[in-house]
Amino acid sequence: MWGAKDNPKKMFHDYYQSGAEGEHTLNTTRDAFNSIKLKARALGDADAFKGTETTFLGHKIASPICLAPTAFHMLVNPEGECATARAAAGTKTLQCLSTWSNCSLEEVAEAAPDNLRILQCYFSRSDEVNKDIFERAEKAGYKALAVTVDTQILGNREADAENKFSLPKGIKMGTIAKYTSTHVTGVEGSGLDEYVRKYKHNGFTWKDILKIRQFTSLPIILKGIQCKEDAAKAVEYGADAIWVSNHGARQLDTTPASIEVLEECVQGVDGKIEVYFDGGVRRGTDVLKALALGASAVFIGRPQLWGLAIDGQKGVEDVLKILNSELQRSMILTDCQEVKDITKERVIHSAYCSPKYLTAKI
Ligand SMILES: Cc1cc2nc3c(=O)[nH]c(=O)nc-3n(C[C@H](O)[C@H](O)[C@H](O)COP(=O)(O)O)c2cc1C
Ligand SMILES: CCCCCCC(=O)C(=O)O
Repeated sequence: MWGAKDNPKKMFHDYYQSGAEGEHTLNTTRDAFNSIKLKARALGDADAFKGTETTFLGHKIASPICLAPTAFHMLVNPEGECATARAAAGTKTLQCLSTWSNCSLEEVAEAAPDNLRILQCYFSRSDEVNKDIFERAEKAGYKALAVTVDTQILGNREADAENKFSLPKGIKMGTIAKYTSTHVTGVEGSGLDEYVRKYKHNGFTWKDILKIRQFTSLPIILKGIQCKEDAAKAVEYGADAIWVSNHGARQLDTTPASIEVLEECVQGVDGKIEVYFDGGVRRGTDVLKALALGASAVFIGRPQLWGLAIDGQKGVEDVLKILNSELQRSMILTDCQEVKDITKERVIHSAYCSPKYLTAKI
């Protein structure tokens, strides 16, 4: 059979696209967004529209649509995460860099020195390595750490196992290259499992969040919160923000779509810290729905990778521009002149749109 071994593009595509196991969560995410309806408002003043500018932990960004951390951008573009960084700078939005990036965090900072950037963190078993990464991030101008909390162990991505995913020779893990290697010895399964075994601290738990506080003065965001209990716990453990995410449906299959748990997570933090969101955002209307349900910024994962694969920096810029122009149009048609006007009243949940409700005598 013609497989990934003979066709690296298939291996890269599958790595980017796949979800965990039966991909039930991945496949139901679009339906979850579409079941939330927007409330159109008549005769809002389109000439009075002010724009999409907003803030992220107090920093100004031109749009609430930001770039999520996605590993290994050099699989589809030789400039890797540096190209993505320039695209974020070109559209004045925020880039969250993966610790598993191919370009190092310093190279990325140099590629777009003035842009707002934060660093996603997977923890090494060595405190010395973790401290070193935090120091490097701070020195290179990263403004916060997004600690991923949904990946205690790697999700079961069957396509990667079948393809025996590994990084091609010559492509390094830029940010963590000095602490680990990308050499894969195993003949079975996905090389990602081996990268994780060599580097990642799977025993990293809530108490370690308190420990990170002692290592860095950067704000700490917990990425991968999916229920109100954990949202409340994040506040209790001193997080500066939470990021509602199911890791692009790549971890535990059959969980709800992230948009379905956003409201309960917002309730869990009780207005004490900011809430960010990702998972299946493909249209400006999705952004508007997430903001209306309580997120203050929204991140895109795969769409940036498709843009990068098609046209490098310009491709990512195009994706961001298209989404932002769709967001603007939906804001105007729901009578929102600026981001702070995007409130819960802009959406109607599907439960209220059901035929039973519509025909009920009130
Ligand atoms: C190819 C790929 C690589 C990813 N790598 C990381 C990563 O290194 N760290 C992390 O916290 N999340 C990672 N994620 C998850 C994204 O940050 C984000 O949560 C998810 O992709 C959002 O869903 P979307 O792709 O539907 O927009 C990755 C996702 C994809 C698709
Ligand atoms: C520690 C797990 C490494 C996962 C590699 C990057 C990633 O998050 C992904 O979803 O793929």
